[in-house]
Amino acid sequence: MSPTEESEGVVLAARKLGYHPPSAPKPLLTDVSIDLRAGQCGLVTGISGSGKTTLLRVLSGLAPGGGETGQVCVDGKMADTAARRRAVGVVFQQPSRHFVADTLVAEFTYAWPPADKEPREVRLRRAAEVQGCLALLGLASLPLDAKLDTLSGGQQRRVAIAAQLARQPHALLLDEPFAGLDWRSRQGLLPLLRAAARDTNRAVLIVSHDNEELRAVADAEWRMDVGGTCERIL
Ligand SMILES: Nc1ncnc2c1ncn2[C@@H]1O[C@H](COP(=O)(O)OP(=O)(O)OP(=O)(O)O)[C@@H](O)[C@H]1O
Repeated sequence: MSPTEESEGVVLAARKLGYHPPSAPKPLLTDVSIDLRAGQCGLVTGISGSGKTTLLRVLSGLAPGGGETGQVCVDGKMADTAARRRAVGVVFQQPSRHFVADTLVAEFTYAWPPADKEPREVRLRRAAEVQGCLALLGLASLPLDAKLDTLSGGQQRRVAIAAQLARQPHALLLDEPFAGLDWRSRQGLLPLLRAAARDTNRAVLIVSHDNEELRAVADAEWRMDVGGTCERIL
């Protein structure tokens, strides 16, 4: 395969990515290369402290500035931090901390323009997209005025994933999506993670210290080592 064919269809790529913020004595990432195509689900595993969350922060453009080497590409083009913030959605380990509203409907609509400031058909399309994301995550039966702090941990995580998908990112990054969930919730979430990639044709990247259950949905897997290097193992 030529380099062009190789990178065709790649939604999210890190190429020899390094990251050394001024606050750290040593680089947190030194040599990370990964790539994911549309519809693919990738898994990055590694022990605690190996730099998995840092990798998601850098890929999503949310890492404190400076100290970056290598490249991040979205849809085959080099993406600066602003482009990454637009194109990449991320759900961190404790998603409820990142909710911006108190009810389900407010969480999905807080950034919408006022109803009298956009055409009705645009608003209806927007609402249909949100319904689609809620349905994809198995949340269609939740009342729209449900208080987010009354939902279970598993429901909150699914709301956070649906809210990110509703932003229509090209890639979705998930940090320890099973954290704090019991076996039943984990088993329920697994096919939804796969659907979030395949049914929406996005690239989904999951980081976790544990690959046992998540490997079932992974099309590719990388292992990170302390020092921020990364090796493809699947
Ligand atoms: N801005 C920063 N400045 C200095 N050190 C940092 C910074 N961010 C993270 N670190 C350190 O970098 C290392 C990697 O952290 P990171 O959270 O990325 O690891 P992780 O693999 O996600 O760990 P865990 O599985 O426990 O969540 C840790 O030792 C952490 O303390």
